[in-house]
Amino acid sequence: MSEPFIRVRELHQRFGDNHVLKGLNLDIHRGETLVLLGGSGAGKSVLLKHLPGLMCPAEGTVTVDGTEISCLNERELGPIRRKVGIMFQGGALFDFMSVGDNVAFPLRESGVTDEEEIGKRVTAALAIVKLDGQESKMPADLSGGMRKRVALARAVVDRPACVLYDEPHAGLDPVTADTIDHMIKCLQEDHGMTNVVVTHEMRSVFHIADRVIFLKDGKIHWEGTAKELRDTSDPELRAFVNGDSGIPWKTPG
Ligand SMILES: Nc1ncnc2c1ncn2[C@@H]1O[C@H](COP(=O)(O)OP(=O)(O)OP(=O)(O)O)[C@@H](O)[C@H]1O
Repeated sequence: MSEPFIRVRELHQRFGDNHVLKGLNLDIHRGETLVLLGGSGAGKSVLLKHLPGLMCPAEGTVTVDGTEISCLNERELGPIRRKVGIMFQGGALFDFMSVGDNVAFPLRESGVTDEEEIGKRVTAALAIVKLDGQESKMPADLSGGMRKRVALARAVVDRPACVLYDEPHAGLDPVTADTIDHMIKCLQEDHGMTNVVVTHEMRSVFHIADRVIFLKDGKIHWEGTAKELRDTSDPELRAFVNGDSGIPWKTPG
């Protein structure tokens, strides 16, 4: 098998006494859609933030496309951030900027100055998320689903090899969430991107995941395909998949 695009080795992260990641190992392969599951506070977002170097490991290494990034400074991380785009939880758009300027932001940050080139790439990114011609709108004028799509356009405008999604379905109605899933799959199948998705939406997991990992106690507790997850006999995973807290329900009426 070819070298993984991202390799995580013996990753530890602590916040005071809170030892969140405890020697986690993970390979992310080129062109796959990997879904990260785990209970609240399991460390999914913390793991995601290590992948483009937004967080520095307490111990261990993260290697992206052959470059060990754990000890790089902000300037050295520039080329890595162009390879790994991130769609933040909640979208994190700049409310004072138009849609076009929000999507163009990573290009300008990475030093692209040719406005014609920026315009073309913003148009292409908005076309991928089916928001053609919306450049001049302001974020406040958009629905929650449209804001998420703008955030996705911003994550892919610099044509990264890999996109990280932190709860892309949070706060969306089921139909809009399904639209986001189609876009995630389109980026993989039509644009060859690697996707890493943190989500609690089990319906989405079964639609998009080539591989699923379940985080627990700071490590990978389980790994398999979406089908293996559906068929698992692991009681904790079954409860997670079925959204079953174990507290019995009274039958209504
Ligand atoms: N910058 C930080 N400073 C201190 N503690 C942090 C920081 N970031 C995360 N934590 C802690 O690390 C733990 C894991 O947080 P994380 O956000 O990764 O959880 P998660 O698995 O994404 O949870 P959820 O599904 O609820 O979003 C939590 O206990 C959180 O309080």
